[in-house]
Amino acid sequence: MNTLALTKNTMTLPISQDASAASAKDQPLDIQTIVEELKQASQPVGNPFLDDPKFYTRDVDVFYNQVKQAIFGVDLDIGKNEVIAMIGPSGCGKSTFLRCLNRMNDTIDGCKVRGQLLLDGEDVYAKEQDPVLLRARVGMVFQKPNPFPKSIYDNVAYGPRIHGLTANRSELDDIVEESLKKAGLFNEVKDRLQAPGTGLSGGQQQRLCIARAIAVSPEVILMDEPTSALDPIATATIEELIDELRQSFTICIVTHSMQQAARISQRTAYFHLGYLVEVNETNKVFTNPQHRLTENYITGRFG
Ligand SMILES: Nc1ncnc2c1ncn2[C@@H]1O[C@H](COP(=O)(O)OP(=O)(O)OP(=O)(O)O)[C@@H](O)[C@H]1O
Repeated sequence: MNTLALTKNTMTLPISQDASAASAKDQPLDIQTIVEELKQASQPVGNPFLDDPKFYTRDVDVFYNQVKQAIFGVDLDIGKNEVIAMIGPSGCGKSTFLRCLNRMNDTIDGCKVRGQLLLDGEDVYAKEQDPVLLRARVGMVFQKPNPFPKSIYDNVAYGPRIHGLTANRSELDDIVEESLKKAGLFNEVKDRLQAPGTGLSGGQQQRLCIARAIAVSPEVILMDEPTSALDPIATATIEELIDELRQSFTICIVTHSMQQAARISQRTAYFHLGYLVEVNETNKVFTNPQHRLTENYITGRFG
């Protein structure tokens, strides 16, 4: 039997619970019991709903190839100008859920999304919704920096060009400069804008990808483990940048680093086996998690 030992370590987390709750938490649980419990919970623990959210998602299910259900009935609001971190054990569906938000799952054969997803009240999956325009509003930065095999300038200019956002070269120059500045890269590359983007360091390439996403003036930026391929210094630079970008954008970030989630996000959503288990203000999730699965994950007992 695949047993997850769910024991409580009060040495590492200041959690206030009565003795009976604590002893219930000490019971080891098998996966089937956990799944039954998650199925029965009608909504996540904590605070998944917001007034006037940027994204409103209800009862979201995702299937791969009609057989594998990766996301089960997720209800989650994402606020304006917030950084929300999505955490959870490998395979729990964080990336799958993230990709629902800008229909990147449409690009995966056999992937089907069900449920209600609204961006500023507008149905993301409506027939008349153009996924290319949607992805300009909801940009994405991936785990591995993926600059185009083009110059630094052309990487950033690409989106504004295909969306016809500028009337002339001077306007395009301004967007490229402004986007590189917002991504904290301009000073490092201003004398070599025609050099290949792929010639930059990993951290610089990731900031170039962020500049490319910013150049089309998105409203939301989705980040799927954006620093996992970077060293600690490049990671710190990106984390500072995320904090600045929050002034202008909503940011949803999938991360395996709980320290990172704690440093940069205002709210944290904990996923487990495809269910959204808990969502709350980040400091609450990390100091006083309400669900034992969250607690066990953040104290390192599984994941
Ligand atoms: N293209 C695909 N086809 C079939 N199954 C998939 C596909 N992509 C993901 N899955 C499955 O869906 C589930 C959720 O995967 P997902 O990548 O969203 O999880 P995750 O929490 O982001 O994982 P990780 O932290 O390891 O990146 C997993 O069981 C995974 O094997």
